[in-house]
Amino acid sequence: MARIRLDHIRHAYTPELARAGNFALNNIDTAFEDGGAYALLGPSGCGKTTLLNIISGLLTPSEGHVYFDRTDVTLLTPEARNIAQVFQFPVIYDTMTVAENLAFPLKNRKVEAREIERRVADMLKRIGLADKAGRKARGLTADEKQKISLGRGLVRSDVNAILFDEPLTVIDPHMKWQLRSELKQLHREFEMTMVYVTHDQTEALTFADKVVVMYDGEVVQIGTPEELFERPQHTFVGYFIGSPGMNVLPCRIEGGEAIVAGERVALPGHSGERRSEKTELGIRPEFVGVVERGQPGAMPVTIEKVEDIGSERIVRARLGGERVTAIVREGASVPGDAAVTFDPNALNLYENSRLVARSGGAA
Ligand SMILES: Nc1ncnc2c1ncn2[C@@H]1O[C@H](COP(=O)(O)OP(=O)(O)OP(=O)(O)O)[C@@H](O)[C@H]1O
Repeated sequence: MARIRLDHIRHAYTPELARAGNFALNNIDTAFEDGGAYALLGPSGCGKTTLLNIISGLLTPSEGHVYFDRTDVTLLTPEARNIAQVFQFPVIYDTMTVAENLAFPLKNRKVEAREIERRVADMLKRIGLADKAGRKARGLTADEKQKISLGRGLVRSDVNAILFDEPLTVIDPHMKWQLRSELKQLHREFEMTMVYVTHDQTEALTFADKVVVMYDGEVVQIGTPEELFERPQHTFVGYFIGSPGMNVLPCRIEGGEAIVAGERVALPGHSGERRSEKTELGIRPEFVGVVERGQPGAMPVTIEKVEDIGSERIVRARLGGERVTAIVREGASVPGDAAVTFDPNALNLYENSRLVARSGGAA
């Protein structure tokens, strides 16, 4: 397995797009450590597939270099990069049996027959197709075919990395969970470098040790699921991770206080003024309290909606012109004349969407 380094990558799909400054990827400068399990997470169109294809060699970037360990692979073909890939839709040989499909990449690498047999038998069990080993792939369901694709990606142990592009899209929801656990298990056992593209937050957070959040052609944060939740470095991360996402409230800063919809919110540990084109205060709904009006520091709101979600309630309110969401315990009362409080230890301050200060510690 290898460490993958992306060195100042930019990519535009055509020279015209490049001239117009329209880059699908903009200055990606990051590394995937050897043996790490990474998820590339972000909304449709943010550049996840483009980045994956640049790692695999299906695309050559307009600018920058790709390294596998110390080797510059930017101009190498996918074959020469020695990686395994699993795509959204099954890529298998219909006329071969399930077992032959799994054995194929090993035979190509001239692995010894007994070793092939052992690995294929192991993989058949892991993907739950042991009872169909001798069946031709043609007659199988889409679900089963995709399991073969996964198996073919995972069966080799000599690859530099395994790349997955939304591989569970065609898998039924129950099986999704099982296969995800299996992937995680395989990663623990063999410590393969895995890069997994998804736009599904749950999938990313359960699969990966580190999540690479992409937005508009850039990597906006790389972190563990906890780091992304507790210290979103970009307003998009706050909004995208967590359900419901972080409240992001336009504000201005005066004398160590944020003025949000005309209300003053003290910013502990923060003094003075800040000036940027766009200043915003971020607070997760978990840290917004809903109280009676008149309490010290409470800001009057209009309640728009209260949703029960099992053990908690989501309160959607309006603070002046701004929408504020709070999560409160099930059974907690929501007063008619309500106000909200912000936990002073859970405030994040953003300038031009980037975190510049947080009350719980350093940005
Ligand atoms: N072949 C292409 N020619 C021109 N533009 C493209 C091409 N492929 C992708 N793009 C553009 O590049 C940007 C990034 O696309 P990409 O497919 O990498 O995003 P993504 O995050 O993988 O999205 P999705 O989750 O929908 O697959 C988008 O604006 C897309 O329209």
